[in-house]
Amino acid sequence: MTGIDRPIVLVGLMGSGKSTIGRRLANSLKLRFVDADEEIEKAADRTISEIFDEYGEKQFRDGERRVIARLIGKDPIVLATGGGAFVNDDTRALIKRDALSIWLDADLETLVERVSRKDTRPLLRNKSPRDVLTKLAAERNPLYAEADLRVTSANGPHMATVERILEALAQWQS
Ligand SMILES: Nc1ncnc2c1ncn2[C@@H]1O[C@H](COP(=O)(O)OP(=O)(O)OP(=O)(O)O)[C@@H](O)[C@H]1O
Ligand SMILES: O=C(O)C1=C[C@@H](O)[C@@H](O)[C@H](O)C1
Ligand SMILES: [Mg+2]
Repeated sequence: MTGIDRPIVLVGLMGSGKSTIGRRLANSLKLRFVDADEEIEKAADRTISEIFDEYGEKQFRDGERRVIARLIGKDPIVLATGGGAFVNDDTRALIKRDALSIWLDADLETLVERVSRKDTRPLLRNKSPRDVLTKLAAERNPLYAEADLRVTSANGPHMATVERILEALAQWQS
């Protein structure tokens, strides 16, 4: 596929697949892949958990906004955001203006199962992932719904989700 003239930005809840699907999507489109969470970790020389512990969530969100602003508006890339990025009004406005946004959506059971594989997410630490994700889905889904495209990130081969995204992109371009 050709003709993508702006960054493709993946948004959605923790575990929806922004990082893993994003990397494969970038490969398929021959675009550079960037993960905003990783960029924030590099810039701060700390893990996301350490940033939350040392500086708090508000500082993390400020850093996230700056990193995403720096990455958007350059070459077309595939950008995986952190789950909360599109919730920030400024970041969402920027993404909506300068990028093509895709909401990767998955049902609650799927998300709960996926996030249980790693315990690196500060918002889930010492909490019930099901309760946190239920609350976040209620708060955030109306905002994720403002993305240009919505694609279901169902379990199965990752490439099946990538294919669905490619189809959605082709339709959007036509
Ligand atoms: N569409 C999919 N099909 C199968 N497995 C998936 C799919 N999407 C994600 N996964 C798996 O779910 C887990 C979480 O995915 P990933 O880390 O990409 O989520 P994320 O949206 O980047 O989360 P976070 O917001 O916390 O960074 C990984 O183990 C990944 O392999
Ligand atoms: O959903 C969220 O608010 C978060 C998701 C992760 O990608 C990280 O950005 C961080 O753990 C916060
Ligand atoms: Mg991720």
